[in-house]
Amino acid sequence: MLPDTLPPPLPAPVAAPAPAAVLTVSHVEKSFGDNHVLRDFSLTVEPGQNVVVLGKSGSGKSVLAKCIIGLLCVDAGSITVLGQDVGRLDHEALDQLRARVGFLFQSNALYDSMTVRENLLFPLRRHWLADRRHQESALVQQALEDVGLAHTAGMMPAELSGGMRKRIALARTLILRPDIILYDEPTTGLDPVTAREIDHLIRAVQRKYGTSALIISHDMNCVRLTADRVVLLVDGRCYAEGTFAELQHSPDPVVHEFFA
Ligand SMILES: Nc1ncnc2c1ncn2[C@@H]1O[C@H](COP(=O)(O)OP(=O)(O)OP(=O)(O)O)[C@@H](O)[C@H]1O
Repeated sequence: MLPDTLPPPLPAPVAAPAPAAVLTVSHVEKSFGDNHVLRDFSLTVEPGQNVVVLGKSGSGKSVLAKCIIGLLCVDAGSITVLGQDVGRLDHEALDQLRARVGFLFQSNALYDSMTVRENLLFPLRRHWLADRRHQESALVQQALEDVGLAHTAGMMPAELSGGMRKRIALARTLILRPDIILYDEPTTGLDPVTAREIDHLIRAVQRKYGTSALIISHDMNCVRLTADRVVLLVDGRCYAEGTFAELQHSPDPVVHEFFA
């Protein structure tokens, strides 16, 4: 028999809050005179996700990357990195934020007069991670092992191949344990075999550290191998987005042109 008074209903299950996006680009505009490079451009990178921005030469990919790290100011819209509005940060706050954002330049930007070890120590010392100073050697070794070049600590950049330099540049980025990495054309200038090695390394870093990434590329193999999501930058806008497979099979001729 049912009791006269029913027990109070159970509270509705509380949905876990969605993890905050690591990077949000929201309705960004950026022009140089009459050259409207970014027009109402938006994208989001979720935690642990690799997003590739695919666009033709001159479409504004590098301008976007520079806006994200605060090297260029947007004309309108906003960019939030790790919860902070880049446009509102003073110089010091921006510097602190950049320590959490790895940036892999196309040029690798290694210091030719320093050994590999010194190159890797440079960002650690620059950002004064005092609590990590006693771990310096271990951190250098770990970063080099992560990129498969444990034996190169004492070498000079001039002694390294293009692919090795790219790996060392990535190791130098990893040593600060960034929450997000921006890769600017990570495979440009590399032979196909080395380029694929770098693609696999990008995935390995994502798996090992759960790092998010924004990858700028027009190397379709790189896009296919590294992207969880692809954003197509056309005429300054996010023209289309989806997985590689979704965009590859898109009937839209503008999208199709990239995959032909
Ligand atoms: N500092 C600047 N001053 C003026 N114009 C600029 C500046 N930086 C970029 N531009 C212009 O912005 C546009 C986009 O350049 P951007 O370098 O972002 O292209 P991209 O997509 O990265 O090209 P690529 O794939 O060839 O590297 C170009 O027309 C470029 O001339």
